[in-house]
Amino acid sequence: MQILSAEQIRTWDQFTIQHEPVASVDLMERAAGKCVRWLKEKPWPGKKFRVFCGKGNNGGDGLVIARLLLQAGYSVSVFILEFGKLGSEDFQINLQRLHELPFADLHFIQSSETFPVVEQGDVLIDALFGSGLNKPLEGLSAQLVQYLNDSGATVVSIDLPSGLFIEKSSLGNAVIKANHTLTFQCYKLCLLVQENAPFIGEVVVLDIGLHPGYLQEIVESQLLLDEKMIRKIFRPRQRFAHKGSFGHALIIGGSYGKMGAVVLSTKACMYAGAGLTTTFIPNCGYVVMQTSAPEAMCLVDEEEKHLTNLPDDIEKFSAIGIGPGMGIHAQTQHLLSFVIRRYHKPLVIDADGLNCLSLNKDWISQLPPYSILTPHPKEFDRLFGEHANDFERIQKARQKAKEHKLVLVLKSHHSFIAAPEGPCCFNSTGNAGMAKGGSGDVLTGVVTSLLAQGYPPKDAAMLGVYIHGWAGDFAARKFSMEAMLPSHTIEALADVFLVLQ
Ligand SMILES: NC(=O)C1=CN([C@@H]2O[C@H](COP(=O)(O)OP(=O)(O)OC[C@H]3O[C@@H](n4cnc5c(N)ncnc54)[C@H](O)[C@@H]3O)[C@@H](O)[C@H]2O)[C@@H](O)CC1
Ligand SMILES: [K+]
Repeated sequence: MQILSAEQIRTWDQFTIQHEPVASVDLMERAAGKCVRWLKEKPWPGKKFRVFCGKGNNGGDGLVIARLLLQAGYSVSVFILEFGKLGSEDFQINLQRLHELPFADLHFIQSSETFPVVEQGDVLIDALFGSGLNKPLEGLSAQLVQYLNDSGATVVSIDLPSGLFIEKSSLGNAVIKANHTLTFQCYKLCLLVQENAPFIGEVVVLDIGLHPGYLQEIVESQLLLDEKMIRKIFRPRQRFAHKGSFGHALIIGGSYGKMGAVVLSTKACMYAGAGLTTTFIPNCGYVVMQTSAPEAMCLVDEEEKHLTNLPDDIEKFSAIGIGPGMGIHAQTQHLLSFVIRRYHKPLVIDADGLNCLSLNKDWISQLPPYSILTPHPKEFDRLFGEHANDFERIQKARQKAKEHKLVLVLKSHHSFIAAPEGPCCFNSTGNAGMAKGGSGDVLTGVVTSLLAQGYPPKDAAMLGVYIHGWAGDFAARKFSMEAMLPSHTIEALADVFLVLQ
């Protein structure tokens, strides 16, 4: 699914109006109709709707929703936020239509004294501002947003939580805290970034039938990964394949007290289908590794507790994943620099591998092209400098991916993948049960495995991130988000592949 900018969404509306063709006010009727259908399917205990409208088209949607709910027999009150301007054309038409209904309970809010009493059981429909927001809310609008947020009532935002910018940070601004966001036609950037988690609640994308022809006209720049895209990347195993057909992965990691990380990566690498997996660990991890991952081959460092020296012949491995539990000992940093100089295929670097890299930033430009780096936001900031918000991080990831020819996976609820070429992607799988130590190690193993199997680096990152999250979703269904462990996610890769085949 494409992620469009505010400008593109406006143009798409206009394209639909011209090419379907459909009158703008009828398109509004259709959009609001979809919202009402969704609202009717939910068992709202109080069944009392309070619709808050601005005077643009988002407010127009609110007026249509109010009318349709009234006609369906619900108890509805409408509150229009007055800020001096005349409403948009479609707003005015729908205000008139609402006026024509008997029993329309309509109020205008002109000062904070006229804020209505809101009860906890009420359902608030937030149709104050949508994609037309052009500056942070202030004065009466900001006060109303604060008042509604404090009410404790359930909030359903239409298109976007009011006050939320689509493409830039809204941190520190007055923004509605929605329990549900019914957004039209496609995901928007603001609904994917971690920092907006307190505002957006459950996101439901409603198909309002915008004209598909528009999508053929635009250059894809960012996408939300979905199963259809993943199926195009995934290659089922050939019948006559042998273990040599699926590459030989090397996982480098571990240090005293952090051997579990490299065990998880190694197991994930095998579960994700690598033909052969070898692991390189400090000597103290030998028994642990051979016991917990008997299918993997194990090379050990002469040093007991941390990594120092690699064997010379690392070029023979089809892919190398480096970093899990590895520590940042000076000798281990040296080992990373050896790998960077000696290995010429893309690397997967995570965790302490990234921390070693951030202590030696000049190595970043020497990484083999198309290496895959998988930082979480803190690791990302250590590598590329402090960022004030997620939008800046996403922008920087795009820029650095191009500048250094890297695939950057910025890990988060919706992980973001930036590559030197082609559209960037957000992931759509995964859940809060994966926010546990060890999840990243599993991802490293999965991505290294796919790279070893011959997937191009960007495909390995997209497929890896998607199936890792998907496996996490299977694990959550089986064990609960609370109790699930990264090892369950590894085992649940089996469920993913059974569905994919
Ligand atoms: N035909 C269409 O264009 C459709 C539009 N739709 C709805 O229309 C919305 C976009 O409508 P609009 O472009 O009219 O924009 P909005 O309804 O989001 O808001 C625009 C109005 O608010 C004012 N405004 C913006 N920021 C403000 C601020 N910080 N403080 C005070 N006033 C502010 C603007 O001057 C304008 O009057 C979408 O979010 C969606 O809900 C849907 O009905 C689908 C069809
Ligand atoms: K809204």
